[in-house]
Amino acid sequence: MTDRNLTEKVKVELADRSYDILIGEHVLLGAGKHIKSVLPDAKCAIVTDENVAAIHLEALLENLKAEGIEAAPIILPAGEATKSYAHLQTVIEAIIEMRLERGDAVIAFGGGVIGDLAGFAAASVRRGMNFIQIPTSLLAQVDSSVGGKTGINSPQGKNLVGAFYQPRLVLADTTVLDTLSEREFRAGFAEVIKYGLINDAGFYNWLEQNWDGIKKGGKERIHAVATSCRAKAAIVARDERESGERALLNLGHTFGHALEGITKYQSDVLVHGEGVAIGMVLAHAFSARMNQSSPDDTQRVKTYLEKVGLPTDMSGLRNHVKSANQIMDFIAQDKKVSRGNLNFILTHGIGQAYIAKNVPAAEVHAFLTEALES
Ligand SMILES: NC(=O)c1ccc[n+]([C@@H]2O[C@H](COP(=O)([O-])OP(=O)(O)OC[C@H]3O[C@@H](n4cnc5c(N)ncnc54)[C@H](O)[C@@H]3O)[C@@H](O)[C@H]2O)c1
Ligand SMILES: O=C(O)C(=O)C[C@@H](O)[C@H](O)[C@H](O)COP(=O)(O)O
Ligand SMILES: [Zn+2]
Repeated sequence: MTDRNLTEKVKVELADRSYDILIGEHVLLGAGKHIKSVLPDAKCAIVTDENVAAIHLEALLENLKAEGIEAAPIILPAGEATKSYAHLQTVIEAIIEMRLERGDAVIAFGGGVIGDLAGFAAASVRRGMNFIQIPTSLLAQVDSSVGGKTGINSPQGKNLVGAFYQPRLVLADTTVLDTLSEREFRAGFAEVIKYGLINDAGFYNWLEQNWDGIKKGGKERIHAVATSCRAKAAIVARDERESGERALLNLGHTFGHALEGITKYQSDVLVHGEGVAIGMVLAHAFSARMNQSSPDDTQRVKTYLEKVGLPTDMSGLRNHVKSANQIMDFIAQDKKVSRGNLNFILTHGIGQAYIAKNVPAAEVHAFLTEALES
């Protein structure tokens, strides 16, 4: 079997809402067939952004047409600012105008911005239409297309408005990532590294050895995407709505989301994966400060993220991030906050993340003050 024919299937086990993630080269060429096997009669709205539409939309439309699937696109501006009330309204009204019924489908064809927005629209129109994810960024293939978190940002914080709403199918064509910019590929890779750091030191070691192969494509890339999806699917199957363990997937996000909020979701300043990269280093450093892990592990993570070309501290955000208080204001809106208490994902070392409850705000403030001064 050549690499080209290698397709991995990961199942997200959620009883009657279970679904498959198909991962491999040229999976998109079978999109129509795969969609028909799940939804034989559905018409589709394809939500996408201008970048993805310019490169990949025609091929998808032709593929669906060849299978007799009626489909029309809704094309949005690219970038994090699109995950907004205004664009949610645009998408919802376009779907309604198309007269799509509940049994029809919304396809998210793009990165995580499109996936989160289209998923929330699908959850909302007629109280829930069918939803299919065709992720085109590395980040979306390894993370956002899996697990059913959908939503938009608010000025007060990331993803503060949304719903848990699972897709019926996820199609991840790893060759589509060849057209992704280097910056966005790196940003998505931060979420891949996250899985190693959470609970799989062996995967983290493998990632340290295989960054070049994953960038290049082929079987290393497929392995990285499939391992990430398997890791996420396992956690989601046990804790779909984040009443416990799922919070581990938030490693690096409490700090990262705050930085995204402070920089006002401007993708030219900071994208999600970059915020997560900085956040993961901060989470390791804060764990070491709280005597939970070794500073050597923080250094190891920092060194690897730097090698990949990701930001690892807040020095590039000095025009935006002025004080620890500013960060604390966003942290107070984090969805893990409970009865006003801060809950963080901290670590005992590589692959040993844990949920830390009631972390003293004064400690976090002091840590951030030092981090901003260094
Ligand atoms: N729901 C979840 O579980 C979850 C998980 C992780 C992240 N997210 C969310 O995902 C978002 C980030 O996703 P993202 O990093 O994919 O950002 P994105 O959707 O903005 O995509 C990144 C950029 O790459 C472009 N692009 C995408 N695919 C391309 C391709 N194949 N070729 C060329 N260009 C392409 C897009 O147009 C965009 O400019 C954030 O809003 C984050 O909060 C959600
Ligand atoms: O799926 C999850 O659960 C995650 O936390 C994955 C994260 O990578 C993702 O960025 C998610 O959108 C963050 O969720 P939030 O609940 O903190 O907004
Ligand atoms: Zn994330």
